[in-house]
Amino acid sequence: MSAALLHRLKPAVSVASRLWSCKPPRIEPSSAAASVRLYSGLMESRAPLFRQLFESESSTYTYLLADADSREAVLIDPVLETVDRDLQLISELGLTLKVACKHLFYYSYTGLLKMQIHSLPAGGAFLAAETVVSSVTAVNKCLTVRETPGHTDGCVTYVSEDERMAFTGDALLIRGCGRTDFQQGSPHRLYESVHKKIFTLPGHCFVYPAHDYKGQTVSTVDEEKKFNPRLTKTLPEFVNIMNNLNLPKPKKIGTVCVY
Ligand SMILES: N[C@@H](CCC(=O)N[C@@H](CSS)C(=O)NCC(=O)O)C(=O)O
Ligand SMILES: [Fe+2]
Repeated sequence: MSAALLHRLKPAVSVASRLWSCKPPRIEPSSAAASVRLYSGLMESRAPLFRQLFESESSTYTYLLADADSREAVLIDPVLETVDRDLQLISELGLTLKVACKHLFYYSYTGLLKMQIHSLPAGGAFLAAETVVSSVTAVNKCLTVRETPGHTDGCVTYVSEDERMAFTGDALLIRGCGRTDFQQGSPHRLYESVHKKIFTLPGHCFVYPAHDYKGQTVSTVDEEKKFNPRLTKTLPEFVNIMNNLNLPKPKKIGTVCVY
């Protein structure tokens, strides 16, 4: 190390060594009580519980969100194959499942959950998205719903109240998007949905999709606006890409749905 560099580092080193050598401050009994009060105040507004779970056959993510205090939970995009895993986790964490929101009918086991979980409100799993969301305001304070059709007619995106998280279902995938060649799919509608309903969220908002095929787990609105190879294109270019994907049918498309 050169003498000049040593000289430049000296003030920082000396501050650090003073910090390391100083004695811990003595806490007076009154300020200790105040710290306890402050700590319990912090505990009162604990961050919501959040889990991202993966099912490898259909490459589907299921999301579990719960209010840390009331322990009320919502499950987004559950799939049939992992019902036992999800129910076990919900039980282990001491949560009460209030609502399960589906992203597309053939992967959904919300009906099965409805039968198994008595705390799920009658019809809760099948309500219109708006109603589902209004009944989960206790969870994560509030999830709002944005209709994002295009992959299918009924696709929605759930957005956390603080707009830090968006669960984009099949509309926006990481560096991709839902295919538009089945179930009332439309590339024009999907392009509009993503640009008007998702890309208008804050750039730092995390994007959590329903599927991933490349090992990615999360992205942000800014990242997708910059790097999504389909949605950074013009509408005519996007339509052309989507009409020529020639994807094989999803592996689980024929799965019997348990409603
Ligand atoms: N071979 C894949 C097919 C995956 C597939 O079609 N996925 C759908 C979402 S599942 S509803 C999709 O929209 N994909 C878009 C894409 O660009 O891949 C499989 O079954 O694993
Ligand atoms: Fe899907």
